[in-house]
Amino acid sequence: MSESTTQQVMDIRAGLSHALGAAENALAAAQSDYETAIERRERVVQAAIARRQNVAEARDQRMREIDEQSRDDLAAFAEAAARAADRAAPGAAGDPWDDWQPSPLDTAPELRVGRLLLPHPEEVPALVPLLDHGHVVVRGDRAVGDEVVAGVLLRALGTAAPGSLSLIGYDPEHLGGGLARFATLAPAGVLRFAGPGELSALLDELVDHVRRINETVLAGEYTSLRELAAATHRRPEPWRVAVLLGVSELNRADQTQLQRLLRTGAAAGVHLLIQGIPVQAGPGIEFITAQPGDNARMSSAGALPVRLDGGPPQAVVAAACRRIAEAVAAGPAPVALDSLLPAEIWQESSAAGLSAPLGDSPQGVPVTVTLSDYPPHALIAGPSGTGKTNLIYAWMGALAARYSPDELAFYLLDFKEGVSFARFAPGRRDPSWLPHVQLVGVNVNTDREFGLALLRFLGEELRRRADAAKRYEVTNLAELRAEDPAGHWPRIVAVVDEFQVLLSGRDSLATEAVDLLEDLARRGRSQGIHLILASQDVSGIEALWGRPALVAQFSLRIALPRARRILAETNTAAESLPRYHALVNADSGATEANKVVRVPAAGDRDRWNALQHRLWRSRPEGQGPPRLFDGDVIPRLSESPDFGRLAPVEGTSAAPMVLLGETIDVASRSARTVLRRAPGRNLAILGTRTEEACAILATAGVSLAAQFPPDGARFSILCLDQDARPAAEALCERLPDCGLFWADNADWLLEDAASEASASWPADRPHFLMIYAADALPGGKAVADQLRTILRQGPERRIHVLGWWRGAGLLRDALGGHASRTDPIGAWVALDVHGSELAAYYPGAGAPVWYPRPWRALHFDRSVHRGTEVIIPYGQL
Ligand SMILES: Nc1ncnc2c1ncn2[C@@H]1O[C@H](COP(=O)(O)OP(=O)(O)OP(=O)(O)O)[C@@H](O)[C@H]1O
Repeated sequence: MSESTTQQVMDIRAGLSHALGAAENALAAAQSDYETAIERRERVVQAAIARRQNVAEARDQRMREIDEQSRDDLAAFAEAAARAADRAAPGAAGDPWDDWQPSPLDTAPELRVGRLLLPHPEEVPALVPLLDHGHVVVRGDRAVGDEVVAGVLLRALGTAAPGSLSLIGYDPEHLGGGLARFATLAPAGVLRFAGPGELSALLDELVDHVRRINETVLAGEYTSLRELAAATHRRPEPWRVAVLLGVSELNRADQTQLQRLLRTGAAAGVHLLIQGIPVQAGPGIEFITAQPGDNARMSSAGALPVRLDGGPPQAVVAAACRRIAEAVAAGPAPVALDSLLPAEIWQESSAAGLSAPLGDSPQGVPVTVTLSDYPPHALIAGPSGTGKTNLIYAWMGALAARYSPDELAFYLLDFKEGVSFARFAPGRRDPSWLPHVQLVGVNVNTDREFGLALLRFLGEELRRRADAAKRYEVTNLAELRAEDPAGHWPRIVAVVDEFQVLLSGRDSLATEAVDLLEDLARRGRSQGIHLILASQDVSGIEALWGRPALVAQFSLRIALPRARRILAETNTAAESLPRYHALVNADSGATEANKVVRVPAAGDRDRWNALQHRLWRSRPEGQGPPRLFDGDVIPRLSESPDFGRLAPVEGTSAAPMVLLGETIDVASRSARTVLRRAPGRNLAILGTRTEEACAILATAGVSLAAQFPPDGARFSILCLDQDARPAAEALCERLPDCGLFWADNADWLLEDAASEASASWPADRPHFLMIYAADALPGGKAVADQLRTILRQGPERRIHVLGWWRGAGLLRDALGGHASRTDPIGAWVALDVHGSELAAYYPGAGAPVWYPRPWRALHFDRSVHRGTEVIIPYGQL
């Protein structure tokens, strides 16, 4: 083979070998790729399987979570719904019947009718809103529906305050039988029935009522009574629930009226509870489809089934209705005094008058009462127990909170027994007082003189104001205050409860009182002096009726329930006033001016005290307590300001003053008699009452002693009555330089004193001869003559007799008998001695008017008095 062939073969071989090698390599690579691919596929398959498993697990997990979540959500929802339902229907709105009783609530709740059947065991009540929301229509099974109606009614009644809901039943099929279990409400006026033919009239009446509420109560200011109640915390009108049972078809007119009520009633507090009348769905109407078991439905629950509660047991209905009827018959719950108070105290000026609310009108609007130039004065009347005192308290509270003591001053007098005005003065338990009050007179029923004193005082004040007005050339208080801004010119309000006591009797006291009243009423109006006269008694008002000029000034009339003769004759509105209401009339009782007002309770001590303490803490600096005159309290000498001012005077010139008792006066004054060195300056106490005579002598002795240094005066006490002995001894103990004598040594004393009295010069110090039971003087004519000498001549020589004779005639005997002169007795105090017996000791024609009464005495001092004065002996010294 040629080299070239070989070469070629070798090349081919090499080529083949190379190709083979390459092919093998390719095969190996392909093989490897194949294996890799197989492996990858295997992995992918595995991964796919694993993934599918994971997804399935995740899905299962998620499904489980969703299941749990929805179970939790449902539970939470059911719980929340149950809680919300409990809140929406608390107490009597939702309580089960076996434990049910009325529990009035402040706002109208929803009412339970059954339970919602949720796929959850939580008990979720099914509620319907009625009062302040809408209407309820019950359809479906009649018997089950009857129980629903009864349940809704009872829950509505039990959650409303007694009297704030009234029911009207229309039940033509059963003639009220459907509502028979509520029948006990009828006598109290809570439930009334409309007869079978009266549906149209009933619907008309309700529509009319809605219109009236819209016009006069809501008056464009509120859109509903609910809104008004929320804003004012007052509900001026009761809810009216009309229960319309078992009617089939209505005529067109009725249908229209019904539609009106369904649309507009709820805002005006008129609600319908209907069973048996077809009603179209509309806003605010809840439909209950009554079915036994679990098949009932409610429109607000959608497709959710409802299990309705059974109706309330008869015993529960009866007990609740009885309680509500009793509460309604007992009258409305009192309104609190706070409702009359302003947000901030003492912001008003009284320059033009005094205005304050007295309570709310039936429409819930405050009724303001004004005292000013017109009307200037008020008459209040109401039989006992109708709330006259309470009304005065409420009025005073409303005024006192608005006007500061610089703007308003009260003078209060109560002629009734009791202490109704005492709360305004400091007492043992409560040291506060009403800062506006200047004077409180209580238990003055027998002390008419105190009323007269008040009128005299006010008369003086009237003169003072009139003089000031003249000086400033003004005509009324508003102008005076403008001209004299720095002056103190509060308006004065004088309240006299049971004022007729003051005017009763045909004596000079009554005459003077009426004259003063007339003057005050006529001229007080422009000088800011206002009178409020109150009486429970027709005769009280009649006492004024004879004085038309006087009555005409009292143009503000306030009548309490059943008050008579205070309004115009044809005005009988007070006859039908409910309890705790008053009729205010600022036009002398003319019917057109009637305003009915519901008066808050101001009698409650705690509430009153809260106000009084607030005002008291704010009182102007230096404002002292009012003068309290209590006719039942025996005054004490140690508390007498006049006694407190007595001090020893050196020297011989001052004339000593004898205090005798407290005068019945606006200021707390002591009655006094001055024992000057002049004829007749002796004092006689006349009457048989030992205790009072001793009390007066003790007051006299102690007050005299207070004016002398220890040896500045001589006291001799002669006691001729065993019963007076302890008092005489006690007095002697208290007097410096005191000699005590009895019947057996009376002659010594009198002989000695008579010779002193006959001396040519007055003694250098006074000698006070105090004789207890001077009519029992032993010793016959000689001693009697001595006493006469002392009485006649002693005072000029500074010997003064302060003697107690147990009768006016006995004193006359001591003076020398019937025809003797009485001028040695310059001053006297009469106890149980009739006025007629005192004529001899009383200058001028006639005798003083005096009807003795316990622990009161009549004082007369001819050197200073025009007339007598009644005094109250001091008890303890
Ligand atoms: N507006 C009221 N609200 C609540 N309770 C009242 C109201 N008015 C009066 N009362 C209560 O009625 C009772 C009688 O009232 P008050 O004493 O004011 O009558 P009165 O007419 O002054 O009777 P009297 O003349 O016999 O004293 C009191 O217990 C009082 O608390």
